[in-house]
Amino acid sequence: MAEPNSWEELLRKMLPDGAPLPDEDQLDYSISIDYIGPSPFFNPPINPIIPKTKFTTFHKQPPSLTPINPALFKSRSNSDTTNSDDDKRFSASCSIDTAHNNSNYDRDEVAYDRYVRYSDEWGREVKRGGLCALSVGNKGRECSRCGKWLLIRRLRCIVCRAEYCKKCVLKAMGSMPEGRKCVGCIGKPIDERNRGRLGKGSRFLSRVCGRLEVKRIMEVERECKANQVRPEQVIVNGKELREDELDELFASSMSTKDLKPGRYWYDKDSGLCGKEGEKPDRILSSKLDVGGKLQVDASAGNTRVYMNGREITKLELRVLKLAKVQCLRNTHFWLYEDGSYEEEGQNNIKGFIWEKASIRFLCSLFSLPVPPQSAFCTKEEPASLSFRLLPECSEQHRVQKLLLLGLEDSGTSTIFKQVKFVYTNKFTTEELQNMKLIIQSNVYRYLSVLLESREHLEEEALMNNESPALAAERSILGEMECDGSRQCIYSVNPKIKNFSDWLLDLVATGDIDTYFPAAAREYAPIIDEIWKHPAIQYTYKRIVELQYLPHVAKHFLGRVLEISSNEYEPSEKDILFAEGITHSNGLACIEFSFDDHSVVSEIYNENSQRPKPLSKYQLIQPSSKGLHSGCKWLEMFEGMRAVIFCVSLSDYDQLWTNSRGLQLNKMLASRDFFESVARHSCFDGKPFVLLLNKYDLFEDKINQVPLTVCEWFRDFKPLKSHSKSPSIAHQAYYYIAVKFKEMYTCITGRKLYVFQLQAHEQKSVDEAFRYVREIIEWEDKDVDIYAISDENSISGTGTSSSPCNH
Ligand SMILES: Nc1nc2c(ncn2[C@@H]2O[C@H](COP(=O)(O)OP(=O)(O)OP(=O)(O)O)[C@@H](O)[C@H]2O)c(=O)[nH]1
Ligand SMILES: [Mg+2]
Repeated sequence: MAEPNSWEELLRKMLPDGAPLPDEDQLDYSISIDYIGPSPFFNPPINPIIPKTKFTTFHKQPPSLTPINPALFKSRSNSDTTNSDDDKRFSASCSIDTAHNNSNYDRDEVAYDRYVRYSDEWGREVKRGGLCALSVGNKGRECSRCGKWLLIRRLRCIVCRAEYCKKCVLKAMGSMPEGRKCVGCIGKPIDERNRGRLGKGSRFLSRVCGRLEVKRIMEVERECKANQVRPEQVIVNGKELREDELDELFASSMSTKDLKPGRYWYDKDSGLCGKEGEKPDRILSSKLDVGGKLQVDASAGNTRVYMNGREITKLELRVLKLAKVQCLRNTHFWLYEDGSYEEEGQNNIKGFIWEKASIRFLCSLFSLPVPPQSAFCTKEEPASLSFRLLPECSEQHRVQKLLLLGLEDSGTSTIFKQVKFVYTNKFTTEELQNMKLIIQSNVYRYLSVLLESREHLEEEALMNNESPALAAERSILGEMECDGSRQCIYSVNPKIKNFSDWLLDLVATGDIDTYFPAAAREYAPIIDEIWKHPAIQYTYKRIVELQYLPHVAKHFLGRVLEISSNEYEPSEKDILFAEGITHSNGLACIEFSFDDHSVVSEIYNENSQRPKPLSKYQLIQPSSKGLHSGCKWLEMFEGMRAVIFCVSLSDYDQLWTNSRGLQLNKMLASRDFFESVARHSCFDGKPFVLLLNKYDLFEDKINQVPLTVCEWFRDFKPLKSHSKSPSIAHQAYYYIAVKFKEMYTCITGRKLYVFQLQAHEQKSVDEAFRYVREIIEWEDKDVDIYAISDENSISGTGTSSSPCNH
């Protein structure tokens, strides 16, 4: 329990000496405003460079409990378009600098990412509400009734947006028979910006009324007629609905909550429905007598394939093709509500579109609606069907699709497997058996890379004449040949040489699969001997130069006897490290949910009586192999809720060969791939989360290979290292994060979320996905919160200052 006066002490510490504390009345809600500080799970870094004088005008600008780095604001401020490059660098290095002057920081990198993000949220809030250094003036901060200066949240009328303080709210709003409306606004339609927030709890209200009263107010706010969508706000097939049409829509299949004002198309024959100019996003009952006639361009398709008179979208065409439905140009189909289809004028049902599980899966993957299985397995009367369609369809809508992308070896498979470990059931016996075989084969693949590299290194060393020191070392090891043939540290005995030749031949002819893993046990002893041989160990030491050898090779090669035995069962770590086990057909997909509610959502739903159902997430990971060859395939992933892009930090000095055989720096290749994804229209407005992976390797490497070897990072100038300054790795990490952030903002005008990851650590992956969840939740309620809390906020991005403007 907090001390009764602990808030005073806390504030006093933040104020300059002698500054007066504001009176308690003004402070009522300053600490419990909607959640905008860092997660309580993490200790936010204190920002020591914020001058205390920032808070001297406390009565007008209360202290922020989460100190803000002014540099971060500066770089995001709309008005600040004159920043020079130097300023940008300053803002980047400032965020590094200040974050690291806090000892908590080292313990918890994640905190800083959260900190930056929440600072953003706070910054935006501050900017909108005028709560801090970025005051936007006094407007909108007075109680509409008593004129009293309001420090923080007020309760806003959902119609006219007048704001009231705690003392006036009940006088101004009375018993709230239609929810949060001033008495004069009762009976009037709500301001549409508040629709998403209707009936959702408010912390402010719970301080003014009792729990039951809040519940009643929320119920009437949600259900009362005056707050519902009005018929003229819904346009179906180009025609405004009438009252009876809207009623029919509600009665047949839609819940009132589901329907938002807007323009829609509706196909009466199939029941497919979508927003005007977009693909179908739900299936309603067919034959509803609502709206006008379906137009050919209703969904803005450009495929020259028509379904019930509507030109379908590319995505629909793609799914039809995958379903092996013949779709030549200018084909006209009729699709009926049970999924049966025929070509126009042929009177011959050709099949049932949703019959196959694979099609249902593809539809769900590409966010196209499908009816529930029962709808076409048992032929029921349409009336009873329509009631059953919706719950399942809306269920499907609750699945949040997350697309996980990254260049080869960035770690996407590892992340995917971790998600499986952390959030779902473990692997089946059959899966484990397959993994065992893959792991056994991989060992031979790793060894062949080592043996081939050894040959090159031997050749090279002999040509360059081995140094006397190495030769001496070798003779101590007793490896110098007696026959006087030239040797070097990379030389092996004839037995190993013979095996090596045989294995490398198998690899070259592509016959390795015919031997391994079948013969794994038989050859295990010689593999073990080869792995332990000094020549191979010397070769392995040069792993940084061996392009095709992953670091995990050591984990398996060192245990080849164990791995090759019949009794071997892959451990969790083995599965995690094993390559090539997530994709059967180039795409891996997993559905999961978190086993708890996030702090954010709990606070947000504090007053709602029904517990919020657990959101489901679907993680979709296309194999990183071959992804980079053009990005046309990205169209398939329309409808994702968020994009998670993984970059390996340790790639900055690596070379990578693209599909045209050109070699380029791997970090640059990752950057270019990221850029193509960020620019893709499929992901417009979708949150992007950048996972900067392999921090462990990065930390090791950065002290040996300077970051500036990558041309994109040429201007990296780390602070001189002294005991209190952040490590080079930390500085470099933030530098890279800022580089990506700047690029992303430049392309999209939006904010990029960055998370530091070590995919080998389950905790790190768990935190990353909780972070993703919070971002989604924040974005979901972004509009709601700001719609309620401030006038200027709806269209603001809070990140609108693009580095391009500077
Ligand atoms: N040291 C270290 N290695 C990692 C980390 N994350 C992944 N790896 C390794 O990096 C290599 C590539 O990771 P994968 O999971 O195969 O990533 P990917 O190549 O993007 O995914 P695929 O396309 O399915 O192969 C593997 O050897 C992983 O074990 C990490 O945080 N630290
Ligand atoms: Mg891989």
